[in-house]
Amino acid sequence: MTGNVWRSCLQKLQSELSATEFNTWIKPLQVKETDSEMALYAPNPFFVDWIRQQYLDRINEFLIQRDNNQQKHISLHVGNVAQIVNQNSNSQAVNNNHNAATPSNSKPVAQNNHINQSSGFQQNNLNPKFLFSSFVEGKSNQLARAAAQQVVENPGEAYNPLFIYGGVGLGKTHLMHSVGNSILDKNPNAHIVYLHSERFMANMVKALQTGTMDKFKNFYRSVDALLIDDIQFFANKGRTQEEFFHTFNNLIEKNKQVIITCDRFPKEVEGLEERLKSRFGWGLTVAVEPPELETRVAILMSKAQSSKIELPNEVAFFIAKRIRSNVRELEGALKRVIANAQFTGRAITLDFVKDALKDLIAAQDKLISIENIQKTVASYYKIKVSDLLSQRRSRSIARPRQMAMALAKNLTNHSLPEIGDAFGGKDHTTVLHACRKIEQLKGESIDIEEDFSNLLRTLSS
Ligand SMILES: Nc1ncnc2c1ncn2[C@@H]1O[C@H](COP(=O)(O)OP(=O)(O)OP(=O)(O)O)[C@@H](O)[C@H]1O
Repeated sequence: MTGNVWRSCLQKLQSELSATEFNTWIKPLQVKETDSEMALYAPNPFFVDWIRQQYLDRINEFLIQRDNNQQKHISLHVGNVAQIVNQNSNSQAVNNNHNAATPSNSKPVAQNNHINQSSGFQQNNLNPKFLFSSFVEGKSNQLARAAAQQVVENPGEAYNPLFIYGGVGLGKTHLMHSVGNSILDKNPNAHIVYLHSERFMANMVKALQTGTMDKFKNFYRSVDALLIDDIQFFANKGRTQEEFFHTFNNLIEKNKQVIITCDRFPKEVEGLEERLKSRFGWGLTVAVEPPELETRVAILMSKAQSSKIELPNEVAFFIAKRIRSNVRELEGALKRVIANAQFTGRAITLDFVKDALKDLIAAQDKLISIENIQKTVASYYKIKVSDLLSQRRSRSIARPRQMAMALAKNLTNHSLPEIGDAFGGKDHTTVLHACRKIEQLKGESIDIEEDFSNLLRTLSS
């Protein structure tokens, strides 16, 4: 019977929790189940505490109901099942009086040596502008930001590794640097290394060529925090993955913080070894999504303010409504407006901005047309575009059609009747129903939420 009870418990939790909550906290749990006991393994002490506080009662209740009061004993542990089998001492039973908020070791403040000059592997420094204070929070990045802040509180212990994924230009690098900068603020002696994954590879190749692999290994294994960007570039680079695997293990074993960014969920990166994918899941994996309108406006306002530019509300809304793909594009649009205004000496009015951004807006509109959405959705669900436009009502067609309609409403400026027309002459109430249905399903089903995010990412990139 091993595993059955947990499986039905999972179903119950999935039906009760939001997809994000379920994916973040429940899915990563590993379980060892016997007739009398259910041992849950979480990646770190914070996770254990969180599960204990937020979900343990619910899981207990479920077991009581399910087993007619023949309750299994639940225990919570840090680690993963395979590891625990070998290293029993690592585990922490739930009754242990463990204080999760262990402060990080404070080291004497000395010279800031986060660039190791003597190693020969001098890295890109942290960008001092990428700070938590300049990062605008919204629904789309809330979880990632909260996790990043937790890492600052307890580097190497809170979430290790912290894996941040999402489409281009959505703030992953900004968040990663914010962590590095904040750790350095608290402990200027910390040895933090930020680098792009391609740089890691280039450094390794150079070390191989010059016979300095020992130096290379020592350098990366001696850091307090390794921040490595865009790990998708490791795909199909076997030797680099091998080297990174050992560096990663070495750092995690020593409770040194690792932060990784990637343009997609680790399991979706083709050409990345399974052992790396599985290790990435030991810590916390969080997504950054494209920001919603309000956040885009707030980002524009914040960037304008830091450039000491007054941006009228209607202008900020106009830009945010038209540039939806990512924050980098949004920033680019604002920079263009500011440069044009300074160059021509004109005030930043709505008409001025419409003119200054006309090419950019035309390019965006062309990029995300209803037709493009239909093609992308049809290919994602492996159906034909003509199915989407048809009157067929079977679930395998109707659901993708609703998804495509909802995306068209989200990503284009077309009205409901225009969208209805583009789907083979459907009524605008059908489009409205589709948008509401997808919104509702996103909260109820992980699959729909993932489909929506994947499609959004594909269409926005
Ligand atoms: N929430 C935010 N608040 C303020 N600025 C943001 C936010 N998100 C992104 N930015 C800004 O947008 C730009 C792009 O962000 P960043 O480089 O972190 O994206 P990324 O997700 O790492 O993209 P890529 O995958 O291309 O590396 C940066 O200038 C960053 O400061």
